[in-house]
Amino acid sequence: MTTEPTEVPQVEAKTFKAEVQQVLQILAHSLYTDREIFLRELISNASDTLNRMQFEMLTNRDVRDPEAELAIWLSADKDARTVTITDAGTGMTREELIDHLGTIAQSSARAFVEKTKDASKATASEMIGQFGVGFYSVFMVADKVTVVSRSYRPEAEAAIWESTGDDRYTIGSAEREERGTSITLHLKEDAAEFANDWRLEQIVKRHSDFVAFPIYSGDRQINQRKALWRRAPREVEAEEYQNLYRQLTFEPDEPMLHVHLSTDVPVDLHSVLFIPGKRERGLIERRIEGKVRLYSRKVLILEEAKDLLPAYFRFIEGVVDSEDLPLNVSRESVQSSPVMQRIRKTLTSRLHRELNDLADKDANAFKAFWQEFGVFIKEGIATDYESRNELLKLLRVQTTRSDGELVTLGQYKSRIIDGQQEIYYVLAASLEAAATSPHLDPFKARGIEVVLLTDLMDGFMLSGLREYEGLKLRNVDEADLELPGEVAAPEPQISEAQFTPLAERLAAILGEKVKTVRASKVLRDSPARLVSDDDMMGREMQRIQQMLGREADAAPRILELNLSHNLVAALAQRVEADVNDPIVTAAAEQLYDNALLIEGLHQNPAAMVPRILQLLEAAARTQPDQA
Ligand SMILES: Nc1ncnc2c1ncn2[C@@H]1O[C@H](COP(=O)(O)OP(=O)(O)OP(=O)(O)O)[C@@H](O)[C@H]1O
Repeated sequence: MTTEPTEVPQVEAKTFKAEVQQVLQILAHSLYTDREIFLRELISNASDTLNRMQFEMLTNRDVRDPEAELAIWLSADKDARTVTITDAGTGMTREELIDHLGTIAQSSARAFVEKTKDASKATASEMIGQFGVGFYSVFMVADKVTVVSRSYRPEAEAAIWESTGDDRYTIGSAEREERGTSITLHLKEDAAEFANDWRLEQIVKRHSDFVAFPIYSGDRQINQRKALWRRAPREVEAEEYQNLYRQLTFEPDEPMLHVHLSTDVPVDLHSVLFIPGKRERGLIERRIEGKVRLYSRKVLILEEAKDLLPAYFRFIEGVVDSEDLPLNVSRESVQSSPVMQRIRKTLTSRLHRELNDLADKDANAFKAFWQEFGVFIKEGIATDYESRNELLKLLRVQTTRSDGELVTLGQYKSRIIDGQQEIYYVLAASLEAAATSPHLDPFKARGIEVVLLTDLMDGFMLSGLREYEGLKLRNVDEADLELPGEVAAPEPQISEAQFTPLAERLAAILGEKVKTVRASKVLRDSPARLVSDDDMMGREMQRIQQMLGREADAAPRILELNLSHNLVAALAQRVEADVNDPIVTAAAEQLYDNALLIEGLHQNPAAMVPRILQLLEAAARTQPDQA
């Protein structure tokens, strides 16, 4: 009987632990999106082992190849359809290969398997980052993997580990002189694209560009290496920030502002954040999670990290890197991780401070910021209770006295009149419309400043902003405002007795649209206004609905008429002469529509045209001397 010659070096077959088998099964057969991240995982492992090697050599020079460059080498062979990644790290002995590549933490494996059961659509990048099954991700793209390694310990022998990703692997002795590890992936047919140097470089640029050790393709280094955000801010040139901004955003323009933060306490946190030059279109409406990349130990964890910043800062771009985050930080666990909370707090308050500094030091630059991103600050005022005071310092508004400039509520407060205890605002369709609002009559007469709010977001902001430094915010259209300061009431042109039939007639014409018609105590220059005695909150939400063009029936309001106004007096005379006078009907409807127009709530202005024509015709018929 002939015996097969024993393989040299001697090879031993082993079976993976059950939990590894399950994970492999899933990786090899279920994950098809984002497969390129296998390279990120291998580079991350290589970078870890290089870190360990570097550390070891601080105290121990009795290692294999003490002069070897601490680096990573990639090579692709198109014809053989292989990719090899080599590092000069600690390497692994035969036993270490068995320990590290033959097992997997049971809890991780179980969680991974559970997760894939109900998340068939989850991307590989989400799944793998999450459960620390890094190395095994090679089986997404390879049907055979060969690991040849030699430990840094001088007496250790080289070893080879090999698996086809089913339930077994082999382990044996190998020929290898240098310290470190080479992992060769024999790619599946449908993963042939990865056997391409250019493709590998592209993946490195995307996921591992800032790994601290050089990554070579041939003899060319393909990663940036020194993460800019880990350098001291004073050492970084303005141009380097711009380059980073361009690399992150693909925007050709310069950012408006960058914030570089690099600390070790209370969390290890290195971050460069950018305020873009312009607001991306549609960003207000889109509920994107955020545009900040999250690195842990210089390895990209999430491209669009959620919860690193409050939602209203979703226009901020940049990078956050922390040694304190575990590499397997996941979308779900990010939010709850205490480190994450601390990072978020540090970043948020730093941004508030930078923006307040900008406002103090460079009014023009802040104005430009406000024009692009003020709307997000308003959203923040509505939604971030904790930061409201900080955000309120950033709030800028126009007022009846600001002459087109932007002022703070602090400036408003410094100009309030004697006895004034509230901040008054008018909600209008535009600044021009606000200026013609009849609600402003009593304020003009008393010299009280009124804040002009014309953004859709303003209504939303008010839902969270009821008070500023002890001053309540009040809508000028409230029915029974008690205003400070005395002014003489204008002389009425008609008596109570003349007014009553007019009021009754207008109430009949407008029907359900109005609650009542009454004489105004405050109007001076305008003939009429609509006031409300409803709950303010409800009205503002309703206003938002209406401005968005949604069906939201306006709650009936009170129509107030100015008895000292020529138009009201003339209408009273017409009612006296003929209760059904068509001019009165048209005028009543037009007065009501005017109020909606000014507030930006009119749903169909074109429908007014026939009525306006009717009124014009009537006016044209009157002789000039009668007018
Ligand atoms: N290139 C390498 N050199 C030395 N040891 C390695 C190398 N690659 C992997 N290892 C060892 O194998 C272990 C398992 O690697 P794997 O990627 O599966 O998980 P991990 O790195 O521990 O976790 P994670 O994937 O979350 O980073 C590592 O902890 C390390 O000890």
